[in-house]
Amino acid sequence: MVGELRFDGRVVVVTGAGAGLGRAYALLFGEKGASVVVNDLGGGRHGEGSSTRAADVVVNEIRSRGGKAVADYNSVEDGEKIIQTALENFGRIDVVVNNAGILRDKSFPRISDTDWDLIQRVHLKGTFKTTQAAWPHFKNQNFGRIIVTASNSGLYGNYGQANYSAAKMAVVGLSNTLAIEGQKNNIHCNVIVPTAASRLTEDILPPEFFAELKPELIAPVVVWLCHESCEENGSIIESAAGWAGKCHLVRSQGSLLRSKITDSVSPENVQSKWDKVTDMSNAVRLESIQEASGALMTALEDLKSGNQDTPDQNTVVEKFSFTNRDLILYALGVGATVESSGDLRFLYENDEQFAALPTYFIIPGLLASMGSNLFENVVPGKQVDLSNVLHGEQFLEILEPLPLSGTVTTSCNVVDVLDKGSGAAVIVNMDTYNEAGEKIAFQQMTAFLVGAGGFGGKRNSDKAMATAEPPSRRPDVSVKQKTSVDQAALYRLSGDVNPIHIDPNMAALGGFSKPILHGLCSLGFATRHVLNHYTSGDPSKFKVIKARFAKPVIPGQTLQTDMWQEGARIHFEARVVETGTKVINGGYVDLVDVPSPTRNLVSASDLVSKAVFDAIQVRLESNIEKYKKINGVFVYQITKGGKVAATWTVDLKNGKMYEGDPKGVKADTTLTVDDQDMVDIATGKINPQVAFMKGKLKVKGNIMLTQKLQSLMKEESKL
Ligand SMILES: CCCCCCC[C@@H](O)CC(=O)SCCNC(=O)CCNC(=O)[C@H](O)C(C)(C)COP(=O)(O)OP(=O)(O)OC[C@H]1O[C@@H](n2cnc3c(N)ncnc32)[C@H](O)[C@@H]1OP(=O)(O)O
Repeated sequence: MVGELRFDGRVVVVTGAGAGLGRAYALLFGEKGASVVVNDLGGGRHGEGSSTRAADVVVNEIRSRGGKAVADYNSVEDGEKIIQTALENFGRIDVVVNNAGILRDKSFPRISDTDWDLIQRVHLKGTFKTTQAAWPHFKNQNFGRIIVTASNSGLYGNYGQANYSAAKMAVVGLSNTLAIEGQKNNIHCNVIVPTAASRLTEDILPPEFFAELKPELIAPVVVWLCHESCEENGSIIESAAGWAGKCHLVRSQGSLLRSKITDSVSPENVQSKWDKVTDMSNAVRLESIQEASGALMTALEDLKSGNQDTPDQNTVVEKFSFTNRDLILYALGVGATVESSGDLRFLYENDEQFAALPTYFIIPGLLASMGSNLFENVVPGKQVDLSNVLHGEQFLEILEPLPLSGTVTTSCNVVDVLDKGSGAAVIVNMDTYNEAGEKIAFQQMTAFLVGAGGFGGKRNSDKAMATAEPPSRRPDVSVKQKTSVDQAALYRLSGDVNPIHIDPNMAALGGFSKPILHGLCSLGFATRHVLNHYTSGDPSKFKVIKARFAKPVIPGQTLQTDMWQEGARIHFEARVVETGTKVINGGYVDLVDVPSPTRNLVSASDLVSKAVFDAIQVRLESNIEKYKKINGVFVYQITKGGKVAATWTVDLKNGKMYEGDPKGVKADTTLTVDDQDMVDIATGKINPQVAFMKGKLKVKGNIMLTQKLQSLMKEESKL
């Protein structure tokens, strides 16, 4: 329970405190121990007349509850007199709540000078005068809290209130600067935007709504903002009906209206950029005038140096909406199957761990770029159509948790065009944002425009995300999966309807004997193989993927993903089993929080276990059929000196190895390792995998396994 917020010893001025919000503020401050100056001119809602009654009634109310209060009947235009009342009666001033206000509502053409001036004087000048009179005292005592009252009528405008809206937005500007000037002296200034039932609103709001808008429900927000423990400063806080929220100005990403510093800007340039200027999908909140002008300076610097990341015609921004169903359809398109326990979460929306395959988030950018004229004119004089655009390379980095449905926005920029001789490689960077405007993914796609090379451009780019060669050893793991002859027909339903993947005539135009599989489809297969093997299918462990599409795949061919683990990086390549052709090269997936077995297994028995795991896995998992038949789970014990040193489970089906038995399963294999072997393994003299394979580590166990292992050993000894 938080301690009570008290104001003992503090002196608070509340202007316009004779009724409504002001009265509620004054009563609550009084209840919390503050000495309150209850200011009220006693005028009517339109500022006419004056009486002492309103302020007196509230003062009596505070005193009758045991609080301290005095009345003040001055106009806020004489704010110094109000502050004087505080000083004379209580000897100090700590808090000023500028609440007093009147209305002179008229449609704009009917506002007279008097209506205009009166409203500005009471709201704007009154706030200025009262606050300024308190300021030196705040400064001297190094403490002050100011509340300025604005209105949604100012923030958004309201028919018939032009004079009032203007004054209410003016006090927001006043507060913004007071917050900056006061900060170093612990003087905080915040704006309250109340919607309350009061004299000002009683015939404006519908009666049932009016009844819920009790000033008492807003007073706690104001009182909190004025407490010494409240750090808020320079904020606009809206409150009503027992609710409060913070408002802020935001600015769109905007757009440069010219390409070079030497260009002028025409109204037509502005018109052509208007969608971008006013696109609020990636709007940002700026904290200060320095930030606002800083962004402009950067734009100017980019113009000067010709460093525009986003040459005009090479930028596209697109929204993309999707549902659970789209995620499932995609997963099916990249070979997910209910037969694999790791895949169920990608296929069933009621699965507790239902999730998106991370590579799904490549699609919004792909579709945005394919549906645009992004590639037009990137290579001067070269005609680009879908039959000669091949997917060359792909990089994706996940930055935030991925949504399961909704709308994302992706901006695509051509960042380089390379002359690769046989074709042009167009490098496109893409940022994808969620509905809250957070960047959830960055990706880089390289499109290979066949036949568009030879234009005399550069060959390499420092903007290209590099592929990575796998280690020179044999793959740690290989997984094979046959694609269906209808794989492309299924995958295209996720959005990439490029006809070269289904229409034999279009494929022929591109020089292919048959329609080819989407590059992203093969990449999806490889991604699943990596996730299933190294994270039990947990996509939250996925951080980055990069790969090059080296050769086309024909639907129906069998894909084999070869994998090598190096710490948290999983290198991979893919080949077509039937032809032996490498179709993806230089691939890697970076995982988060995945321990490297080589880094973390330190004891000799761990090393033996790792050796067994690798040996079984490399040999058996490359053939899914085989390990399914033997159920995929091995439990074995390592004995030394006749005693069980460790029990390990190798669960190939789920790609896991762990110490101990799975419940109710007995060890079916025993490895006998003598003490000297243990020492040699621990000190690195013996490579346990080699020792195991060569039969130096003795295996006793069930026949099926030992037969398999024996044949493996035989195979290994031939190498
Ligand atoms: C933003 C939108 C994204 C694109 C939209 C995609 C829409 C989809 O519907 C389309 C698809 O999915 S197409 C299917 C997937 N892709 C493929 O099948 C392409 C397979 N790759 C190939 O056939 C050849 O590598 C090939 C043909 C690409 C190149 O082979 P060659 O012409 O024989 O070139 P080569 O002699 O090997 O090398 C010449 C230079 O090019 C570089 N290079 C090679 N392959 C590349 C590739 N895949 N990506 C990028 N660069 C590549 C080489 O490195 C070499 O350059 P350098 O000498 O400077 O190293």
